[in-house]
Amino acid sequence: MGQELPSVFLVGPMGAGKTTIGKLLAKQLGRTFVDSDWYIESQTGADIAWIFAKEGEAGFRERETRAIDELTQNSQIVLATGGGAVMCAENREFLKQRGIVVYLNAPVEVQLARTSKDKSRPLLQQPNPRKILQDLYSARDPLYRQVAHIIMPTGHTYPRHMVNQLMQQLESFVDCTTDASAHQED
Ligand SMILES: Nc1ncnc2c1ncn2[C@@H]1O[C@H](COP(=O)(O)OP(=O)(O)O)[C@@H](O)[C@H]1O
Ligand SMILES: O=C(O)C1=C[C@@H](OP(=O)(O)O)[C@@H](O)[C@H](O)C1
Ligand SMILES: [Mg+2]
Repeated sequence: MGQELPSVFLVGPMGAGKTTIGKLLAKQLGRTFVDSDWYIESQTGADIAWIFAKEGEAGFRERETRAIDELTQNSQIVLATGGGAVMCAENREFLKQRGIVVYLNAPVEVQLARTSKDKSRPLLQQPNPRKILQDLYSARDPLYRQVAHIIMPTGHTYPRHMVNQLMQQLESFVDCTTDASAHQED
C-alpha cells in the first residue's frame, strides 16, 4: 500500500487488542505507532491509574481529548486509542474526519480474560469487572459503529493473522474510495 493510505485509528473496548494490533500493523506498514494512553502518560509524567486517582475520570477525559486532537493531525500514523475515547462527540469527529477508523470488536468474555491480570485499567479495578465491561459495551458499541469505516472481530484470531486480515481490508477500503473519487471526477 502506498502513500494513499491515510492514518489508521483503532477504536474498541478494553482488551480488544488495539495496542497489540496497532504496534504490529505499524511495523507492517512501516509507519509510526502511537498509543493515546502512552502519549497522555508521557505528557503528564504520570500513569493512567495515577491520573484517574488524582483528577478523576473527568480529568483523564480532558487530557484524552487534547491528545486525540493533537495525534489525529498526523497524516500517516497508526494510532491506538483508549476504549473510552469514542464517548466524546468531538473525539469522534476528529477520528472520523482525519483517517480510517477501525473498530476492533471482541466479546465481553474475551475482553474479561484479556484484562483480568492487568491492574493498569482503573475502571476495571472493581468487584465485578464482567458487569462493568457489559455495561460499557452496551453504551459504547453503537458509538464504535458510528465512527468506524471498518469493523473487525478480534475474539479468536491470533494477532499476526489479525494484522494480515486488516491489511487486506485497508487495501480494499483504499481501492473503493479511490474508485469512488475517480467516478466523481468523470
Ligand atoms: N488477537 C489476540 N489474541 C490473543 N490475545 C490478544 C489479542 N490481542 C490482544 N491480546 C492480548 O490481550 C491483552 C490486552 O491487549 P491490548 O492490546 O492491551 O488491548 P487494548 O489496547 O485494546 O485494551 C494483552 O495481553 C494482549 O497480549
Ligand atoms: O475504556 C476506557 O474507558 C479506558 C480504556 C483504557 O485503554 P485500553 O482500551 O487501551 O485498555 C484507558 O484509556 C483507560 O483505562 C480508560
Ligand atoms: Mg490499549
